[in-house]
Amino acid sequence: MNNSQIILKLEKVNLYSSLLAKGKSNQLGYPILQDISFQAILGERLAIVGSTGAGKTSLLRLLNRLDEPTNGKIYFDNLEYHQIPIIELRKSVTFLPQEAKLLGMKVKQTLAYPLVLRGFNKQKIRPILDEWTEKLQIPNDWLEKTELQLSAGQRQIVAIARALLIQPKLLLLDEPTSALDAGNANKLMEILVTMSQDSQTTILMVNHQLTLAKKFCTKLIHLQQGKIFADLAASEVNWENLHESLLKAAEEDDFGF
Ligand SMILES: Nc1ncnc2c1ncn2[C@@H]1O[C@H](COP(=O)(O)OP(=O)(O)OP(=O)(O)O)[C@@H](O)[C@H]1O
Repeated sequence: MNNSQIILKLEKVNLYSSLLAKGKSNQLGYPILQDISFQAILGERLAIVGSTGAGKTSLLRLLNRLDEPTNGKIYFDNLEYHQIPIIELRKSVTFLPQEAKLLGMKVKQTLAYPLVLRGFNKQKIRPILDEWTEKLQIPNDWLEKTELQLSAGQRQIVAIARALLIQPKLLLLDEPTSALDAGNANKLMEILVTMSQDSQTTILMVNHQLTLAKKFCTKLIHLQQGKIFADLAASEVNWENLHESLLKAAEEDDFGF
């Protein structure tokens, strides 16, 4: 594949709230995302930042087709999303939500599950599980546990491992470090950078922690009230100004309380 191949492209995408009410109303509700256009090339790492309610999760949900845009177009690997059977799209695009569930399975089974779905046999699954449990330093004694026996941070590490081990073409991560300590969060950033370089995975990560976003990204998308406020190469970002701008937006969201 050509290194500068565009893997993801959004053209004037809008999302209105009525769409989320499962067609109960034909009227447009309030805008959640407006006029969103950007693209990502193979192996690129995009940090999506913005204050609370800016539309970051809504954007990731559209990219995994959990919601449909009200209008505008999304292309994956040059095909319009609607042309791709959802089952095919899900093989290439993995979404890790903020609070991932381990489906009531033991850790061992939850890690193997996406590989079983892809038709891998036990012999093929074993070395992949060994590789990723080692990379994410998942101890053997977690493997027999269920999610109820894990802490929030441990659960997040397992959910991350499950998303990474299939090495999707496009990986969508919604605040993957929210329950991790600083050491694990930094380690994850290193793993993501290596993974995108080695296997050309394109990664979009929502993260409120700018120090982590800075370590991770090659490109930054700053959302503000559902619109793209900035779309910049990482080298062009003034991280101090960005920090100030996000603080100011958060203060304005306090409604004076
Ligand atoms: N199912 C829904 N129905 C209607 N409105 C929604 C729905 N989900 C989100 N919204 C609205 O869309 C806007 C964007 O929400 P979203 O969760 O995408 O923000 P976010 O940037 O991810 O915020 P946070 O940083 O708090 O996670 C908010 O105003 C929210 O109230």
